[in-house]
This record gives sequence, structure tokens and C-alpha cells, in this order.
Amino acid sequence: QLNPDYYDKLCPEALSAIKKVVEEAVAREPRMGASLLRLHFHDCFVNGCDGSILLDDTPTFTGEKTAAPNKNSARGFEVVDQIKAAADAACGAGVVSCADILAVAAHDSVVALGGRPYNLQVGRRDALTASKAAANNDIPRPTFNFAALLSNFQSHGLGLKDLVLLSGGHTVGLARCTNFRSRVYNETANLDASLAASARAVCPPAGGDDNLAPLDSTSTAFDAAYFRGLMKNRGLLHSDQQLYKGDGSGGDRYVKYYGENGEAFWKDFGVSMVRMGNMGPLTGGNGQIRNNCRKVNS
Ligand code: HEM
Ligand SMILES: [Ca+2]
Repeated sequence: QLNPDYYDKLCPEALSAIKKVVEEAVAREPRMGASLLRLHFHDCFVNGCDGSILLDDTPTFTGEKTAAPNKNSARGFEVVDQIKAAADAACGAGVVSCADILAVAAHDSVVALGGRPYNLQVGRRDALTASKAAANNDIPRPTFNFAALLSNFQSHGLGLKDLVLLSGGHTVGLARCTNFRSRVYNETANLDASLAASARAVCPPAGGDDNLAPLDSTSTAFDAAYFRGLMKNRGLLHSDQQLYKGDGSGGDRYVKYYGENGEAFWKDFGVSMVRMGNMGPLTGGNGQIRNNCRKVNS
């Protein structure tokens, strides 16, 4: 039931109001585009794209922000608040959902960083609850091997092609030392020597857990360099390098294809984003349109 025209009659200014705030935020700090893209992914993979990741903990439930994949990691919540304020100023309260804000912000971030527009779908409503346990269970981990990554994506109704394309989101943004330490010290067989040196320089064997390194050699440009990096054993996360083994297995053929066809990456990434964005949306009488993305309406 999601469609590209959902806000056309309700509030024709909705999408442009969101876009303006995203563009300003990404201009201030390019990494914010990466952070907003990731928020949509972490929302959708936990009970569908319903804005659940934005809910703060309450006495009745512990939310997703403190789950392992998000804690000290997920960012951009203040920008989401700014977008919500701009959307409600343009449209009035009760029109633009927080779940749609994440989907639109992800799209506009991709475009602001140099990717291409895609057939963005809207009309989602917001969850009434959130689950830390579900977030811990449903979001894939950087320690996963290829089979675990694929089975996680399949459990979300996505396939191998989506796994490779959407992992291409790592063409932008940064990761913390704690998420790549083991790879850059222990995985010598499939690790580029210069990446090992630069990553070890910011990530000591002990300590410095929150020190940052880029996920890709062009970490503020939404390009296909991520895939070419994988082909040179330059995947920063264990899970990244699992997509390319160089023996024709697993994700190899897609990594090679998209590494060599930047235009195809942009286009097909958009198709997979639409597929991810369609996961379990709340529509019709389900859920609500939150007034504050951090809290259920009282
Ligand atoms: C395939 C399984 C995936 C795994 C295991 C994974 C894991 C991670 C990890 C560990 C980080 C670094 C977090 C930190 O150190 O604080 C990260 C960052 C990021 N991920 Fe993923 N990810 C996956 C898929 C995706 C997908 C599907 C997208 C979006 C389409 C995405 C977008 C991002 C972005 C943009 C960042 C950088 C965020 C920033 O700089 O704030 N990831 N991911
Ligand atoms: Ca969710």
C-alpha cells in the first residue's frame, strides 16, 4: 500500500521539507548522510520500517537504542527531530510519520552523497512499541560469515543480490575499532596490507574501542568503490569481506559486476532499498503518526 504519491494530496510540501533539512545536515557533516541511511536499515530489519528505532526506553519497554548494534553507534536522532519539526511545520501534526522520515532521509542522504534518486515509497505509520531483544536478534553482526549474513537477509524476505547491493551502503560512513579489531589483527589471509596498517594505526590491540575508520576508501561519496575495495581485500569489517572470496562463490559475481558498473549499482541499489523499505509497514488503522519521534503519543 506504500506508494510514491502518498503525500501529494495530504501535504505536497512534505518531501521537500524533509529534503531541505537532510541536505543542510549532510552539508554540515557528510557522515550524517551515512548515519541516516543506517537508521532506516536498522529500523526496517526490526519488526519492519515502523520508526521503532527512534523510541526511547520507557517503563513498559526497553527500546532498540540500547541494543548492541545501536548502542554508542546509531546516530542522527537529533537530525530526525529537526526533520520532524520541519515536516510538522509544513504539514501540521499527525501527517508525516517518523517511519517515513527515516525512509525519505535515507533516500535524500544517498542522493546528497552522490547516489541516484530511486522510486521512494511512502505512507508508513509508526510503531507503538519497540524491542531491544528483537533488535539484538534481527540486525546482522559484523562477525557473521557469508552463510549467516545470507540467512539473516532471507529471514527478512531479501536475497543474495539484496545482501550485496545493500551492503554497498558501506560505500559511506565510518566504523568503530571494536567492530574491526579482530579482522585487522587476525585475518591476514584476505586482508590488504595497507588497509591493515592504516586500520591498526587507529585501532590498538587493546583500548580505543570507539576510534573510527572509514568503511571504504571514498567514505563520503556514494560510489561503487566499496565493491572494488572488496576485490582487493579491503573490506574493513569481517562481514564486508565475506561478500567477496575471489573463488566465484557467494557474492563474488555481484561484487565484481557492481564494482565494474557504477551506474548499475546506483540503479539496483535503489530497487533493493525499495524492497527493504517495504518490509512490514504499518498502514491503515495500524500504529499511529507520532508527534514526537522519540515517544508514543499520550
Ligand atoms: C549486511 C550486514 C551488515 C552488517 C553486519 C553491518 C554492520 C555495520 C557495522 C558494524 C557498522 C559500524 C558501526 C560502528 O562501528 O559503530 C556499520 C556502519 C554502517 N552501516 Fe552497516 N551493516 C550491514 C548492512 C548495512 C546496510 C544494509 C546498510 C544500508 C543500506 C548499512 C549502512 C551502514 C552505514 C551507512 C554505516 C556507517 C554509519 C555511520 O558512519 O554513522 N549497513 N554497519
Ligand atoms: Ca522497526
